[in-house]
Amino acid sequence: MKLVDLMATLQVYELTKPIQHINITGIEMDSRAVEENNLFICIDGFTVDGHNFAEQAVQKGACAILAERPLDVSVPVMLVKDTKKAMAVLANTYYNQPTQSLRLFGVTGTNGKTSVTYLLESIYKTHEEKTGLIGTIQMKIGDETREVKNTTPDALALQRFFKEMVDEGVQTAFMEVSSHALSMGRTFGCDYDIAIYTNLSQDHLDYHDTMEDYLKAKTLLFTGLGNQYTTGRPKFGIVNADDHYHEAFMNATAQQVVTYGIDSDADVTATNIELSAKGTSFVLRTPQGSVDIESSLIGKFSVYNMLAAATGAWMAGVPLATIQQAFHTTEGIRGRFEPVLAGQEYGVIVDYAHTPDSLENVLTTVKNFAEGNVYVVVGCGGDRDRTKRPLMAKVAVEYADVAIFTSDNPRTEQPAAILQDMEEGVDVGSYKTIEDRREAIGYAIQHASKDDVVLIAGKGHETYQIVGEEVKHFDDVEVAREHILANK
Ligand SMILES: CC(=O)N[C@H]1[C@@H](OP(=O)(O)OP(=O)(O)OC[C@H]2O[C@@H](n3ccc(=O)[nH]c3=O)[C@H](O)[C@@H]2O)O[C@H](CO)[C@@H](O)[C@@H]1O[C@H](C)C(=O)N[C@@H](C)C(=O)N[C@H](CCC(=O)O)C(=O)O
Ligand SMILES: Nc1ncnc2c1ncn2[C@@H]1O[C@H](COP(=O)(O)OP(=O)(O)OP(=O)(O)O)[C@@H](O)[C@H]1O
Ligand SMILES: N[C@H](CCC[C@H](N)C(=O)O)C(=O)O
Ligand SMILES: [Mg+2]
Repeated sequence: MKLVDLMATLQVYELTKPIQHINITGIEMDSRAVEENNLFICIDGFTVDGHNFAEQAVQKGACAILAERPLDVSVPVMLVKDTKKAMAVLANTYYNQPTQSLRLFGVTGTNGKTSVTYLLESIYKTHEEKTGLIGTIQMKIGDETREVKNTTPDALALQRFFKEMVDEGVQTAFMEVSSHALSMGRTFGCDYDIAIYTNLSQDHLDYHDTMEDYLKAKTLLFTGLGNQYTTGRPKFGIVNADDHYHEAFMNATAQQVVTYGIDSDADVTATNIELSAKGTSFVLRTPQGSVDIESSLIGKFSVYNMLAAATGAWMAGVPLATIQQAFHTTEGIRGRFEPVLAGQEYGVIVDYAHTPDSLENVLTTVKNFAEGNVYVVVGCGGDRDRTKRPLMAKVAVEYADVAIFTSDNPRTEQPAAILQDMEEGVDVGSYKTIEDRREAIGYAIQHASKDDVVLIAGKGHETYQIVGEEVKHFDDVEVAREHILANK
């Protein structure tokens, strides 16, 4: 592509050399991945400053540089105020605005994003459409999967993947939109058709200064719906009317917003809800009619997730009967209330609850169905919101009969210091601390007897533990299974 054509979409305030003759073969933000005739974008990151790698990028073949400050290199340097924002614009142009060729669902909220995107995927698969998915566990085109580093990738990776989706014939895509991505501008250029909001509760107060800032970042998804058609398809929002903050999302867009809820007077509701240890049933009521839903998903929070997905799909034109059929056959998602079954007489569940609210939801659900004692094994991530630690500890002690505090991903923090933060939320003697996660899981399993339930929370699908800079293999399901078998 001609660099001048690409740059026509961006306001540049200084250009050191002419660029008319330059054709680029790609855009890169990582000097290590630069190839011949790439445009290199310098990002001043949280860890290092990409401007310091401009020379290395030129050595590897970069033919032009986009930067925030002057650089002494042999190729043209174009200066902009904010390279992160510029990267989103350029990526979108370079990959030919891929999201305009897709029906794109964006899902935001503190909890339930992954769950809702998988439910939407199962609805659209039942509807026989080719689907794409981007989120915490993986990225997908149809059934082909790709590993991810972030819940919402950077703008380059994102638009590149959307372009692949379009090339592969994907019609509808589902994307988790994190508050980090919204506030860092990773998603500028995404042309959403449907924005879904699940809920907001405390998390990420290491990154966002206050809950208000966190809320503001989340509402950007709805602002991003714009106020006109760009795809020729109608755009709309879906919000959880039972959530305290839903009006902020309704007010953030000029588009129509449809509500779902259980306790409020919403457009789409669930009534006659029956929750059991085997699954959930309810009547899904819409202004266009009702259907009976039977699902193997567990807990009231799963009803909310099904309502969010159903409302979005129904508004987008999927028949209620298709939604009913999809929910009937949807299986659980990896690491989300996932049972570990190894022939034992007690229950073991692995779940990704890593916020006070999700831990409370999941423990309430377990408590409702457990005939014996409830054990919880839980820790908190390092280099993340410190203020949620005592709150998670409090929830664990309040709802479980036996609370065992352990390490999650300590990252660069001392595991003992994280545990101390947790312990500050509870009385001495109301919990047990076992720093080593394998031992902590072992302790709970050794002590569990018939009809008890052991909940292993916080890491869900993760198959690693991050200690310092090291990423070690660790899988809660695998470790739990080993202990169950060893204790038989
Ligand atoms: C705090 C944060 O968001 N960091 C993200 C950021 O990393 P960073 O700023 O540290 O990058 P950096 O290492 O300083 O590098 C700066 C620049 O120098 C370049 N570089 C670097 C080294 C080199 O040799 N050459 C070179 O060119 C890098 O490619 C980059 O362009 O940019 C990276 C690339 O896009 C992200 O992967 C990374 O996410 C890290 C892994 C992360 O943990 N992020 C979390 C906080 C996050 O974003 N979480 C949300 C989900 C939250 C939720 O679901 O609840 C998410 O969407 O994932
Ligand atoms: N609607 C919900 N409300 C509250 N808690 C939920 C809800 N859905 C799921 N949970 C709980 O939150 C955990 C994480 O769910 P999920 O992975 O769907 O959320 P997420 O928003 O994608 O999280 P992340 O921010 O890490 O990407 C689940 O394992 C469950 O314990
Ligand atoms: N997307 C969340 C995941 C947290 C998972 C938990 N296991 C942790 O490491 O804190 C985050 O990056 O904050
Ligand atoms: Mg997720």
